[in-house]
Amino acid sequence: MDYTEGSNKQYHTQLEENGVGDYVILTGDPKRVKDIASYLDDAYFVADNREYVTYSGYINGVLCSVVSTGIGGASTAIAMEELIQLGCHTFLRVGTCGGVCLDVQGGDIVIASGAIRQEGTTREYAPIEFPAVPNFEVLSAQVESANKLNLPYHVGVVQSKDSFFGQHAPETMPVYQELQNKWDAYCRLDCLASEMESSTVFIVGQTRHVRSGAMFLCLANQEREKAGLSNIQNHDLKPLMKCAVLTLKNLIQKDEAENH
Ligand SMILES: O=P(O)(O)O[C@H]1O[C@H](CO)[C@@H](O)[C@H]1O
Ligand SMILES: O=c1cc[nH]c(=O)[nH]1
Repeated sequence: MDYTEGSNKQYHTQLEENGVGDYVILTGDPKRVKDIASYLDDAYFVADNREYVTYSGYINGVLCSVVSTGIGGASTAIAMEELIQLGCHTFLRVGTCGGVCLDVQGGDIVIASGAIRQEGTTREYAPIEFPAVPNFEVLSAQVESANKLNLPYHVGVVQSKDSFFGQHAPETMPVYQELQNKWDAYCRLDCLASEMESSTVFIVGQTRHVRSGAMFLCLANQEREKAGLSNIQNHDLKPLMKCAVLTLKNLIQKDEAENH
C-alpha cells in the first residue's frame, strides 16, 4: 500500500529527495531540532509534520539533516525508513538518557556500543537473538570526537525500553517483578544508561544496510540516588550537539578520503 500516490513526499515526514542530506542526526524532541541545526552551516527549515521536524544545512559543504523521531521505537522506525527511501545512509541518534551504572553521572556523555532490545518495534524486524549494535565506523568517529572535545564520556551497552514510567516507577506496574528482575540483571551487567530509541536505530540500520550510531547526555542517575550517592542533574545539551556534529564531520572527511 502506497499512501504517497501523486506526491513525491514521504507520507509521515513529508520529506522529498532534495530536502535531506545523506548524513542525518536523529533526535527525540522536535523542539531540539533547530538548536542542533544551528551547528550546521546555512541551516534552513525543511518540514514539520506530526512528530517529525526537519532542518538541513551543511558540514564541510556536504548537505546534512537533523530530524526528530518523537519518543520510542515505532515512530523512530518510520522516520528512518522514510529517510532511507530518500537515500540517507548514515544516522546518528543524539538524545538524553538516565544513568544506570553508578559511574555515569549527570552531564556525562554516553556512547552506545550496543542496546538492549526491551521494546516492541524491533521484534517486527529481527529475531530477538540478533544484537542491536551500532556501525563500527560511526562508533569510532563518536569516540574520536568526544576525545577531541575533551568531554567526559562512557562507551557501553544501554537499555532501550518502551515505557519511561516502567523505568522510573516500576513498582506501580502490574509486571513490577518482571521489570525489576531485568533491571537488576542489567545493573549487574554494567548497563550504562536507559533511553528509548537506540535499539530501533541499530536494528533498522542493520536491516536496511545503512550506518547508525547513538550518543546521549546523561540527565541524572536514579541508581546513584538509590545508593545515597550525589546525583547531579544536567540538561545542557550543547556539548553533546557539538560532539554529534563533529562526529558527522569526521565521517564525511573519512568517506571523502576513501572515495578519492
Ligand atoms: O531526549 P530524547 O532524544 O527524546 O531521548 C530520551 O528522552 C525521551 C524520554 O524522556 C525518550 O525519547 C528517550 O530516549
Ligand atoms: O531517565 C531517562 C532520561 C531520559 N530518557 C529516558 O528514557 N530515561
